[in-house]
Amino acid sequence: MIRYLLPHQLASATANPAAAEAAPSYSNAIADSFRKATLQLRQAAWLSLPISLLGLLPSIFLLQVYNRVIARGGTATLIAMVAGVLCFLSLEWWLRRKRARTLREAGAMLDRDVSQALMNAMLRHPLATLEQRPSSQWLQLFRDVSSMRSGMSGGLATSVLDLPMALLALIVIGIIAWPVLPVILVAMVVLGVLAWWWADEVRSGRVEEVAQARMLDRSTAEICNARGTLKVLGYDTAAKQSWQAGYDQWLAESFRKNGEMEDARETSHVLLTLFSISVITMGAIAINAQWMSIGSLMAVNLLSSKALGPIAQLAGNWRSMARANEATERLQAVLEEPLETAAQTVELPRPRGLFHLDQVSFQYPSGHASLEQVSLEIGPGGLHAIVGRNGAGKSTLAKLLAGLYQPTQGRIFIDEYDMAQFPRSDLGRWIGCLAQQVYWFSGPIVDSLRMVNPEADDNKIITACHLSGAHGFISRLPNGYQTVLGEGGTGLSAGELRKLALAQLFLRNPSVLILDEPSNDLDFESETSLLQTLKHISLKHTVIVVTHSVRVASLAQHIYHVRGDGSVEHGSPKQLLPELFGTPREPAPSPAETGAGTTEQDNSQVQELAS
Ligand SMILES: Nc1ncnc2c1ncn2[C@@H]1O[C@H](COP(=O)(O)OP(=O)(O)OP(=O)(O)O)[C@@H](O)[C@H]1O
Repeated sequence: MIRYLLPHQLASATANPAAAEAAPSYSNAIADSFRKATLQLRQAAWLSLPISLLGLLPSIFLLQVYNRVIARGGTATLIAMVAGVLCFLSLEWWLRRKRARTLREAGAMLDRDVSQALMNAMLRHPLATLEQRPSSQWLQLFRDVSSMRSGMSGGLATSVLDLPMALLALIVIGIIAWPVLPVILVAMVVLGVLAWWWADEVRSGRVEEVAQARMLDRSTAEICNARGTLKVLGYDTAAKQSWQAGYDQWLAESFRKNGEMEDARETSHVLLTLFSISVITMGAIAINAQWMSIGSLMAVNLLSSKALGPIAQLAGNWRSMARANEATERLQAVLEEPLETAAQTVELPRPRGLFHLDQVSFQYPSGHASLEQVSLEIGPGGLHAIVGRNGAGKSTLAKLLAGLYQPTQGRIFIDEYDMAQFPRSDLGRWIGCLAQQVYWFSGPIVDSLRMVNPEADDNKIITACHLSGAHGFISRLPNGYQTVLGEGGTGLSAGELRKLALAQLFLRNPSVLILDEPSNDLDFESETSLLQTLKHISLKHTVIVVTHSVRVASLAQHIYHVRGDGSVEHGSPKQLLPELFGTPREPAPSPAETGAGTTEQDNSQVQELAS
């Protein structure tokens, strides 16, 4: 964080030149935000000057009370001085509030800009890298923004801005009580050296307690996510033990660090008293030698706290500086990570749905190679099934076709366009996906459905739900489409959630539908109905289904067998199904399954949705 507070020339000299060269769009977000906040920071610094001057007032008042009021019995002077001091105190109060508000504004601006950049960057990260970082880590990054903000607008900023007051107090001490100046200077050096010695976290660039807390957060989040599973398994000992070990480590570190901080605080407290006694002792000697007055000694006592206070406070605020600094570095590193392709000025027009894979290889960031040199054509139109054993790479292929993963080698075309040139948000308008795991946002059902197509009227929503088979159970709910679901769709069964997710997919009316095991969790009747719908949709759209079901696969016109050795075998169901499923080909599907028996109503619903 410190480098962003330096003057621009210095800051740009210390910035990472390699990162600046790569310059993805959010990598400058923090620097830009600090630049925007410079105006407020400058204003706060300017306000600190009169505040520092006014801070000297009580000691000057004390000096005058001793020299003019007590010595000469001037009551009228006292009244005038009290009135004057009250006026200046009101002014100081106003200035302090204004400075605090200015710092708060700077902090809020920084928070808003960096949080927005982080959210945008997260949503623009490629899926493959998103999958590497669990949600608890993203949550911690959003918390880092708050640490950065409090470093900018909290006690740390105020104690830095109060440093000029220490200088002014020194000057005044030099004028009114020079014999005690060496004592104050020694005190400042001692406190400064101790403060730096205690600032080990700033020097090492790592707050160990924060690092432990982050690990603990991660394991707590994982156990919270798996709470249902742990209950089902009835075996939570291992999870509890690993959490307890992390917790103990964090507690030990926190206990140690808090002990160090308490030592620092208590030592500072005792040292301040010791310096005060030294000032009085030195002052008494100077008064006896008639080098200064009693009034000067009283005033210097107050002034010494103004001179030493900001340095002592700075020592207490090292941690928040170290935290803010570390948080900023972490955020900067994430904001510099490569993002998916930026939106094009020319959008992808509605494709016919012809995929062409040219020598495509894909390797996960972990190094696992899933596909190697695969060349294929899929579509346009028709029902296509991707089959293969567990872990063979079916979902990986589906994600590549959806533009969710980028090939590590080779190219994928949709119609004549290389998909690499379009961001997922652009591809997503035409390539709809149903993931293996369905996540449903909390809130009324109808709102979540409309989220994917804000223009969809009630009629379209109901039609999509009819097609997915969701309309039946939604209309039986007491609040129908207005039923409020909990986080992740709590309140509905897995099959019902899948039907809702299918309705969302149909609502977008994409030209390509990629469904990863769509019939999972569906009963026989619902599966039959879904197959009819898909078969019908595939007359005009490209429908690609990842499946383990021989029933689904036997309906497809093309089978793509992901072998698990990096290759993909293409053939008709007649050629591949007996070999793959170890059975003679299923009897010819019933008219209902082929869609030949699709009712007029179903046909018109598909047409209606497409219109
Ligand atoms: N995010 C990831 N990082 C690293 N490896 C991964 C990741 N996701 C999947 N894999 C690995 O890639 C391989 C293919 O995974 P994929 O999900 O495509 O399999 P699948 O054929 O769909 O399996 P299933 O039938 O069990 O769903 C697996 O060996 C898996 O371990």
